[in-house]
Amino acid sequence: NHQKKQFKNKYHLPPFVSPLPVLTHIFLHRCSIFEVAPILRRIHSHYGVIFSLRLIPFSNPSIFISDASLAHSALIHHGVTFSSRPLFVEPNRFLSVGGYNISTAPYGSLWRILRRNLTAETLHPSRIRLFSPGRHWALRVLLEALHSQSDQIVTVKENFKQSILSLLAIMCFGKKLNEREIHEIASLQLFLLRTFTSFNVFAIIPAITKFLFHKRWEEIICARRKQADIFLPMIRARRDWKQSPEGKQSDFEYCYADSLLDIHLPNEGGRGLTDDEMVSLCHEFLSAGVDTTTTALEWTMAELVKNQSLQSKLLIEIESLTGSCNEEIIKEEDLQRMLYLKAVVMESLRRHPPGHFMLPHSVTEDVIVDGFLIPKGVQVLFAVADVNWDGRKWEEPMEFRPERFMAGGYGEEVDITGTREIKMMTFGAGRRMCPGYGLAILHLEFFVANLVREFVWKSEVGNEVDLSEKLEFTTIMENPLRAQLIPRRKK
Ligand code: HEM
Repeated sequence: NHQKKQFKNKYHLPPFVSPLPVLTHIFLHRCSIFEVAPILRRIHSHYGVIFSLRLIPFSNPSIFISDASLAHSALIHHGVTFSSRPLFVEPNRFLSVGGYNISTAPYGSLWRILRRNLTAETLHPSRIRLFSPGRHWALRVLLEALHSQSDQIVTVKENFKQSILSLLAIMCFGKKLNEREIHEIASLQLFLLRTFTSFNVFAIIPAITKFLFHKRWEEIICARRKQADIFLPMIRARRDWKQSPEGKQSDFEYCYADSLLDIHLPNEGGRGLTDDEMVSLCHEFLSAGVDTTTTALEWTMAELVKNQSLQSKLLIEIESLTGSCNEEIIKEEDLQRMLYLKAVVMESLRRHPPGHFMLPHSVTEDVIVDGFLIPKGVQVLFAVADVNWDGRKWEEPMEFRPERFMAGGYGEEVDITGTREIKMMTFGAGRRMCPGYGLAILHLEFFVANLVREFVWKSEVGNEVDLSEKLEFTTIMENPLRAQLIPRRKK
């Protein structure tokens, strides 16, 4: 105890900043702490790359870090200490497994089981390959939808979203969903994501706020019930099919739901997951992957519309590698040789990270970073965009220049996992890093290559692409991409 006291006397918390500007913004816009990035960026430029902010008097402060070396020290050198998540509050507790899912579980055995299940069973390259027919189907549906609008100016985001949701639904439930099912899932997803990221009244004395705001609470319960009504029949169909496949049809031989049916929790007497828990994990699978990938795809295509010379350079690469082949779709194997395509996708992920902050981390014991004390239990927020745009790491960081990823060949210049050095943190770094990054990059490369080979992407005459940002769940284009699509090949 004496040693602990001495330690605390010797080291201090990072400098405190006034919560007033942040609180004012949160109350005026009814938003969450994730949606105040521009204000935090201003604070950073004033107070430096690490500071503390206490939003509620006498509560634990949150600590903000916006520097690559500090993030590396925290997430890699002190990886275990920084790998937990803050305590979970309503309504998210209600919406997840025994209170948790992969992204919200504290660092420990439940998190390990759930995360390993996802990475080893569904996101393993051999499993990702199994879904190739699903990717081709989702792409064909997207191309058909875009062809049918190619005489107009197309606002492409909804088409992208529908396609990526269809694809992740295939991976989740092993089934091609129809348009109505996709729409229903998307609108419930949107509602539940909003409750997660908007100003959260239920975080404050839930027993009282659930009563005071009972209508809103009931809406959340109702949305989850509707989601269960859609997901559970598909999960049960997988259970039946696994138990007796004879004579029954299945679009895909494996899916994420199959792996959930096989999970047993050793610390809870080896029980399997309940229906609610499986619904919650399927919801997480879809919500973690859809908006992020859709946003990244829209930003990438916007940059290619804005920078026609980059689009031509990409097309030359695509044609030189697939030139003689008249196949309808560029296959996954062909993507491996497309170094410029990879550079375009990486540069887009660097310049336009879908999330400007990682999910909140929390520390499991007192730790010193950069001479400051980070006390056990505080919430730590890492500023992704500030790191990705750091002028000390990147020349002219706000320019869109895929060539910066060409030097030395793909993968040598930048270690996307940040293990050696952090230069960008779009997917986080360390133990809690996004487990879906390989899948997300594959989807982006696959869609971008095929979309560029299929159409000339041009901006609307007299309406140049506007790269202004707006914060929703991810940082989206304030003015969604509207493009003129001219088919390159006769159908
Ligand atoms: C461009 C697309 C994506 C981006 C930019 C992205 C980004 C991120 C970030 C920044 C984190 C937080 C890391 C941290 O707190 O340290 C995260 C976590 C996570 N992501 Fe992704 N992600 C993407 C796609 C996906 C996909 C496709 C999936 C799965 C299908 C996925 C599943 C998850 C999960 C389960 C977590 C929680 C990990 C944990 O807490 O252990 N993500 N992602």
